[in-house]
Amino acid sequence: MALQGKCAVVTGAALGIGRAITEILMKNGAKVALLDVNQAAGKSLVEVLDKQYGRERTLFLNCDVESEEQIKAAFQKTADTFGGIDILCNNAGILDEKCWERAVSVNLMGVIRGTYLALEHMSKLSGGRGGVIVNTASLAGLGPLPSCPVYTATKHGVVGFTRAMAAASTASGYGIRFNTLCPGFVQTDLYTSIKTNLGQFSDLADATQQMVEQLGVVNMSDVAESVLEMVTDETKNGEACFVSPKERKYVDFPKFMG
Ligand SMILES: NC(=O)C1=CN([C@@H]2O[C@H](COP(=O)(O)OP(=O)(O)OC[C@H]3O[C@@H](n4cnc5c(N)ncnc54)[C@H](O)[C@@H]3O)[C@@H](O)[C@H]2O)C=CC1
Ligand SMILES: CCCCCC(=O)/C=C/C=C\C/C=C\C/C=C\CCCC(=O)O
Repeated sequence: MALQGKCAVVTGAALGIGRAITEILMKNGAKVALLDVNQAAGKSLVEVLDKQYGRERTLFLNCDVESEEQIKAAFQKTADTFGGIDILCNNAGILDEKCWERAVSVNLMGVIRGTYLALEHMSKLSGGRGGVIVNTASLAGLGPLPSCPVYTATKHGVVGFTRAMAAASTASGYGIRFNTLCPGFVQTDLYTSIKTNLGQFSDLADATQQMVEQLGVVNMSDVAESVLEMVTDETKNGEACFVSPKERKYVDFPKFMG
């Protein structure tokens, strides 16, 4: 899929991984609606992008992925402004083992809310053009992070949900590909605030730091390139892309049928 003129939505776009996804999509020709709860950071990123690419290719929308109403309004505004939606990156996420219900609501339910509402604009069954949805999980979607059981559960949920949606899309003809991004540790605000968000698992902070030392820290550019590949490569559907400091590879899941 060539990105020139394509219309994308990125959640949690103002900072960190979402910002890097936004930048690489724009660099390759897409128009991007940036959805985030951090208005100051979102607007200041849009100013930077507008100087580089022109005002007509970006849109900042204050949107909390915990709110179905806000996501619905943001998708409608994007479609009205850009003329449809071809790409969705459900990326917004938090680490909070204390208020863990909120982590489930943002990380897992936010992805589900975003995906279901996007189908109304993207699915060929509802008059959309089809396209691609990339959901941000984590290496914690593929294996356990002992200091963060709920974070781990949400990310395993994102991987499973995305794979099931890919299969549903193929079976029913949505015309949408679904893939998951699974990076290891990346230097962002979420990463630097790990220690303060572990709740009852705070005693495992040192063990988590040892994991960081063992696994290393992933380059943001490798994370962004992985998303670009999953968006543009039409053969990628139902994939989970694992990104580590040493390699980038698609997960070989066990097969239970045929
Ligand atoms: N930093 C890391 O080591 C890794 C992060 N991830 C995942 O990547 C995604 C992005 O994380 P980072 O960039 O690291 O975090 P970050 O904290 O740097 O950025 C997250 C962005 O999402 C926004 N956001 C938070 N809650 C929101 C909500 N309810 N609605 C809309 N926007 C919201 C924030 O305002 C912020 O702009 C998350 O899903 C995270 O779980 C995955 C693997 C590794
Ligand atoms: C502490 C919270 C960090 C949150 C950011 C994030 O998602 C980072 C995760 C990075 C890696 C750790 C996750 C899970 C570990 C799973 C498997 C380890 C693989 C070890 C092995 O099999 O060799």
